[in-house]
Amino acid sequence: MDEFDLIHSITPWTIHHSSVDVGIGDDAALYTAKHGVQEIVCVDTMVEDVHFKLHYSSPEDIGYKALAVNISDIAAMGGIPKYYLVSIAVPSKWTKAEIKAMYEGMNELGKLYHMDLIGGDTVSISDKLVVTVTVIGEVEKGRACLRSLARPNDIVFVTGEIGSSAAGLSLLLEETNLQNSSVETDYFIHRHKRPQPRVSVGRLCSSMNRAALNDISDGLASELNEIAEASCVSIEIDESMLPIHSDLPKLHRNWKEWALFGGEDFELTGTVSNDEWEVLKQKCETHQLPITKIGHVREKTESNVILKTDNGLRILEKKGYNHFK
Ligand SMILES: Nc1ncnc2c1ncn2[C@@H]1O[C@H](COP(=O)(O)OP(=O)(O)O)[C@@H](O)[C@H]1O
Ligand SMILES: Cc1ncc(C[n+]2csc(CCOP(=O)(O)OP(=O)(O)O)c2C)c(N)n1
Ligand SMILES: [Mg+2]
Ligand SMILES: [Mg+2]
Ligand SMILES: [Mg+2]
Repeated sequence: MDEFDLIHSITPWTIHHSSVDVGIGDDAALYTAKHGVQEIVCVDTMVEDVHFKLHYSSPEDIGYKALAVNISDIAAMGGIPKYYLVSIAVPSKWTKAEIKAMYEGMNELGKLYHMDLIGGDTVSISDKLVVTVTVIGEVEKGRACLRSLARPNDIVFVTGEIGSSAAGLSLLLEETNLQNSSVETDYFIHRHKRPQPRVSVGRLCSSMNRAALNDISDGLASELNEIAEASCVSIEIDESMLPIHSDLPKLHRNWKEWALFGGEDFELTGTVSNDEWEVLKQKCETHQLPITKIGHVREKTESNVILKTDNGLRILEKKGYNHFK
């Protein structure tokens, strides 16, 4: 395979934004930024055997998810994703067709959001595939949904359902043996491989007077701890209010651990004022975007996040996925 030939073959033919002045082909990309707008930039890396395994993820799946997790971080700021750059470190066993298929997976998702691929980097690596995606987006000035914007008495919410991605991963890694054959396992596996970033909910949140947001990559408990820390508040959530798929409890008796600490749901969790909660909920309903109230923000106490259960209160530590633990 020839590096330059590969780059030529993944160069998009069309652009969605006329603001792209120079895309792939020069030393750097150039785009014209607007007044009254804040640029948002984020980068996340996916590594073979850390974030996915080749025996169950197709090149398209890997590409799709590498872009999705970054769009999710833009969504968690309340922004609109616009451009992306892709850096790949590829083992020699990969064919050009497989690499192109990975870009197809990215393109499948990128085109839904009218995103332009504007650059990247290609290197060889001895063993495992590494994919790093940078996404650039924008948000109206002053409207970003920062983690530091939660205030006492706010409502705490989460979009979609949680725990399904961890269930899917457990099925893929064959850690969960299915006892109940009525469960549609493909659904959970799909949730793990093809998370849907919640850009629309992020945009609705950015139109509120004040909203804090975080996307669920490391797990609900971890993300709520980050909001509580950044906002100097405490958060109390109710176990019985957590939105889960009705089949989740059939998969494993420890399904609550998946919901709280599993991660990779790429749903949004956040807070809005009590007054604005009904407005946000209504807007989400109108657009058929699932959102659920799960608790309240409190004045800061010694515990950042508390879970109300049938057996009393439990402190939710910042435990979840951690690369070095
Ligand atoms: N190696 C690094 N160098 C500089 N900044 C980093 C590095 N790793 C993470 N960060 C920054 O730390 C913050 C938290 O990172 P991370 O937990 O990966 O966020 P997220 O879960 O939203 O992807 C982000 O602002 C990110 O940009
Ligand atoms: C083979 C495999 N093992 C374990 C996991 C679980 N896992 C890997 S990374 C991760 C957390 C999210 O990834 P990270 O790189 O921390 O994303 P960020 O928080 O930066 O968005 C989880 C739950 C997985 N997806 N695949
Ligand atoms: Mg990250
Ligand atoms: Mg994030
Ligand atoms: Mg992330």
